[in-house]
Amino acid sequence: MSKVPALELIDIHKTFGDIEVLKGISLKAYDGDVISILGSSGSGKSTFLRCVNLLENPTRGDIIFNGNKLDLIQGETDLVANNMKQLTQMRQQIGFVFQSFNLWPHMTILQNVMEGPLHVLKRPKHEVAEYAEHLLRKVGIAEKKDMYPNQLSGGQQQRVAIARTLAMDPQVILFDEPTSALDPELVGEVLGVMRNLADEGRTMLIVTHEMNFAREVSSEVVFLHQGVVEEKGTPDQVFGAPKSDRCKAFISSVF
Ligand SMILES: Nc1ncnc2c1ncn2[C@@H]1O[C@H](COP(=O)(O)OP(=O)(O)OP(=O)(O)O)[C@@H](O)[C@H]1O
Repeated sequence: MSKVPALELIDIHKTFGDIEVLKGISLKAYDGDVISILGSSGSGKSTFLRCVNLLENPTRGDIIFNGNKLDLIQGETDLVANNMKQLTQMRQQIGFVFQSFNLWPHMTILQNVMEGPLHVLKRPKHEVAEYAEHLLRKVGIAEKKDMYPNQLSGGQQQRVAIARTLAMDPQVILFDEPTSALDPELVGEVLGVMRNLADEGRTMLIVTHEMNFAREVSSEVVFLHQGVVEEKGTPDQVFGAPKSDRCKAFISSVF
């Protein structure tokens, strides 16, 4: 029996006004895959990632989660969810880590991590608190649990955001340039946490400009150029012997 991908995107297109930003991108992620999405600024990486769980509505294409096709219908300009229950369930199982952390400023670190499992999953408070503390230890930030986000550095806030995502026990985690908003000295601590998640066998799609990290951690690397997949393969193939000249030029410009 063939294995069903955890996530499959088929021929995703996205148009903003007159501009076609995604021109038919397909991708399959199996459980345990770590897929890095690379490309120069404006190539459509973030837009593609945001289409996965309909933070952006694709103009065309299919999204299949664990073999179940997301029910999409034609809206005014783009496809929209036809079944909010199905979309909500999918979003609960696909975590999203944003570049800008998006923590609740009026909640403590612990409350931020507890919010989803407590109010969305309706799990018992004592269980949720215990698990949240465990996750904060895991990302190395347990001692800050009673502080508020603005009392933490960017790197610490991003680690909290990762713990908050893990608290929902997602099957897949999407990372949209998780270190791009950080001062250079804080990037390593966040990449360290992500590296541990990859080592644990988490399924991750990562939009990143951190080339060394992508090379070391990914099972597959996808290089986008102007809304199409220009090159994809193992890190050794894409970084070591890219077939496309554009990918070659990109790689040599960043190393
Ligand atoms: N909401 C929007 N409305 C109009 N155009 C948009 C919108 N979001 C993105 N775009 C355009 O789509 C293109 C792709 O943007 P996207 O953010 O996906 O690129 P990216 O590869 O992630 O770039 P970067 O590495 O700079 O973040 C850009 O030209 C951008 O200006």
